[in-house]
Amino acid sequence: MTVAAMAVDTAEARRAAIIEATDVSVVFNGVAAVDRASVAIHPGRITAICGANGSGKSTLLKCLSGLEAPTGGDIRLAGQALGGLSRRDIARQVAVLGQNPETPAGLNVEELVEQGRYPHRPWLTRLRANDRDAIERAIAAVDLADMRKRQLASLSGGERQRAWVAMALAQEPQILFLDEPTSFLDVRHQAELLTLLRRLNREDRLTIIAVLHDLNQVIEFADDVILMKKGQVLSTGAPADIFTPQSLSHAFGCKVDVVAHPHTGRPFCLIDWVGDDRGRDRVGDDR
Ligand SMILES: Nc1ncnc2c1ncn2[C@@H]1O[C@H](COP(=O)(O)OP(=O)(O)OP(=O)(O)O)[C@@H](O)[C@H]1O
Repeated sequence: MTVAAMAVDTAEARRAAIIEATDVSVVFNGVAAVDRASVAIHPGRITAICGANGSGKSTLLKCLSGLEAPTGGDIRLAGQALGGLSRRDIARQVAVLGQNPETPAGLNVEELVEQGRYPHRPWLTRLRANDRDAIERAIAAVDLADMRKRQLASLSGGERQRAWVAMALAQEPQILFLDEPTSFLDVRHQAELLTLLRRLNREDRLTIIAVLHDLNQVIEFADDVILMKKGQVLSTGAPADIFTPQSLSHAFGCKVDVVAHPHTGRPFCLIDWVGDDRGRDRVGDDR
């Protein structure tokens, strides 16, 4: 590709981005948790943020969603400087489901989901018809209608996670951020949650950005990946392009193989157990 063509592509990519971060840094006590990260989030796509513990994923997610002000760099939401927008303006476009949200005492499912309407309602006013519609759609989307009067504290981890997702959906965001949404869920509930999120993405064009640890989930779930190490963005692109044995071994500091999945043909990551060769012996062993 010529230099001129690359410049056009970059300009087009920037125009298309719903969030564009340029040279974003966050420094805590003199150490960069995020180090000059530049990423573009495209509307209607699912982006996964991956990397080792402490690589800066949550901090980058907080910056992109407006929860954390970066110490340097520029972030634009639909072309507007994120730092110049009020919290309410941001919340009309962006919902965030953080890591292990604290369960508010004494609320039932419906009352939690109602909280999602706050950016759209004047302070201390009653719910209007459009609020009620949004709440009903959100509860139905996560299939919690039967549990709407249940206290949050009485729900299982998976049910409670769905209630949080419903609260985020009641916000009617264009962009949904999730930080490790599948942690604490069993495999079935992980699959159900990711299937729900993908349906919302495909049917409603909800833009999703999620921190995920499971590389094979990322391959199945995400359109794009941001791979991080020590606060820096190592690479961005489609999982099949970004996830190579070299890039993953470098990012995580352990040996990662990428093979073709026997059923889907898509890439499948195999992690070598550190200091243990049983994993390798079993690969391809069909005794
Ligand atoms: N408020 C803070 N004050 C000081 N240091 C912080 C703060 N928040 C994060 N850090 C540090 O910044 C680095 C990146 O943290 P971050 O939580 O973004 O990583 P992560 O990739 O999400 O990690 P994990 O996978 O363990 O959740 C870590 O070294 C962390 O200790």
